[in-house]
Amino acid sequence: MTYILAIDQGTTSSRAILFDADLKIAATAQQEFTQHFPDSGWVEHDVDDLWNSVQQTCRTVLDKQGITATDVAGIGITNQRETTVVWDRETGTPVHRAIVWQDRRTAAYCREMKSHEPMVTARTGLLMDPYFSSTKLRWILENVDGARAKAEAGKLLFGTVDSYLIWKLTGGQRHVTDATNAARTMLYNIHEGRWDAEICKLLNVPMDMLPEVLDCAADFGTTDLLGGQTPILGVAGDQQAATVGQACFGKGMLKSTYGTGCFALLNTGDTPVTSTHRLLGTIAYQLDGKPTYALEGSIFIAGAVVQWLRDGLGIIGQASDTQPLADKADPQQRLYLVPAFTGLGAPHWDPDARGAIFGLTRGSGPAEFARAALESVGYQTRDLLEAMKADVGDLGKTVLRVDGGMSASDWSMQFLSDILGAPVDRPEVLETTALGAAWLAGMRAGVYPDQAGFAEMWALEKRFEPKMSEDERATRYAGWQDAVSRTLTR
Ligand SMILES: Nc1ncnc2c1ncn2[C@@H]1O[C@H](COP(=O)(O)OP(=O)(O)O)[C@@H](O)[C@H]1O
Ligand SMILES: O=P(O)(O)OC[C@H](O)CO
Repeated sequence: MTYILAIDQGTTSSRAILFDADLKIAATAQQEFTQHFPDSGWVEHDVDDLWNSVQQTCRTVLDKQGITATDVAGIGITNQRETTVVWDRETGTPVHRAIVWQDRRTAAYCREMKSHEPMVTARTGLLMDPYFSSTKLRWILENVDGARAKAEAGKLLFGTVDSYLIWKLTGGQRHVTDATNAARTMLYNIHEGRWDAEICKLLNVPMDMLPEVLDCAADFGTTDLLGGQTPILGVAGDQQAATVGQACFGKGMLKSTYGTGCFALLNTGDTPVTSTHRLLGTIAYQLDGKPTYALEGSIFIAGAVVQWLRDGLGIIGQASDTQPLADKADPQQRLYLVPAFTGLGAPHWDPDARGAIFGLTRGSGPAEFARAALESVGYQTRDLLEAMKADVGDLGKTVLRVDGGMSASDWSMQFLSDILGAPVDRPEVLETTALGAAWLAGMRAGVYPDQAGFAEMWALEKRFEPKMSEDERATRYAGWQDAVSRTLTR
């Protein structure tokens, strides 16, 4: 039997998932690792934790299935995006912990550089925000003793997590990344498909630190991690891998992934769209040298609001308790919970906003809080889709494809459909991120079907249709917009 191994290096855990020749999951292994919060708004990962958890989960999943390297035709890698690693070219030692995408330490620098935003957006599709890799990389060069001098002498390498993992997996043979990860650095010109010399100069980033950029299905080198020589054949950032896994290959197709945060990507075909409504222009995937672009809306808190109900308020024991609780909520109460715990992402981009709850009465209790929490995810998605419509025009009959842990919640997906006034499709396979990475590698290995064949394999598990009246939808959404406007700081 032939297998493809998908490595999903996420924000809170690393997972290894074995897909069989029919693209079905055969075995999985997962390992969480420590989150470091050294200062307010700072988030770091120990780079060794990332590497060790990837090695261990890969070995475990092969053991579980009772197979060896000879059974694995290829490896696909998908990863938390933007998270920044800088390491020594000779020794491979990271010069600092990985600075995670959520980290806000460069907010002041981004404010200082705001006047350059139009140029940066026009070239990278991104905004001058601490979310992206470039200002994190600059921070390391400025703040780690000796780093700047070493970088200028060509002794340091930069990479997003995929790039670092490949460097380790290939024993330091390859310093590469794929176009989707490069597109999240704020150093990559997505129109011209190359690192942007002017932006690198502006941020004082030596260009020979940067990895070579390849297609998502390409030869990324071979690894002896599994005990033989296994080729690495597919790479994509996790939200782009989910877009691929959802087979959103046609212009106008749309997916939204509900994990810790929520990331909606609209396929815009072979033309990059520069958003005028604070969305991001990005690369959805790149095959045969040809990029396919996307508009992206990034929300930082989605499933995390459910974790807050559990860990912060203690009103639920587990995530699935939200559904029966929300069902009990008093329908007369209109609570709005704006989960701006770490500021607001798209389309507001207000790092200083903080969470708030509106509409409390003496009768408000855990049920109303649970309902407001689940609803907040639907409202935020509607904000993204409104911005997308403003950028590209009516989305027509586009159906939103959903995935990620929180999409398991029927209650949330029904409300999402209600507040969008549009159908929402949940596929049979919710592991779409790993599926996307596996397909990229397996297609390259000749084990899996081509794009059209893969798209035909997409299978619907459940369609949610809107049941809410137009009037109620309009009133509720107006209430949400009012609540958000009261949390914004600018
Ligand atoms: N039944 C459920 N109802 C509501 N939220 C859920 C449910 N199951 C999982 N979640 C939420 O989904 C998130 C986990 O999804 P996952 O895709 O594993 O996220 P990540 O990859 O970001 O860690 C958690 O934040 C959890 O609160
Ligand atoms: O690791 P996740 O699933 O929370 O995804 C993180 C995103 O890639 C951040 O842009």
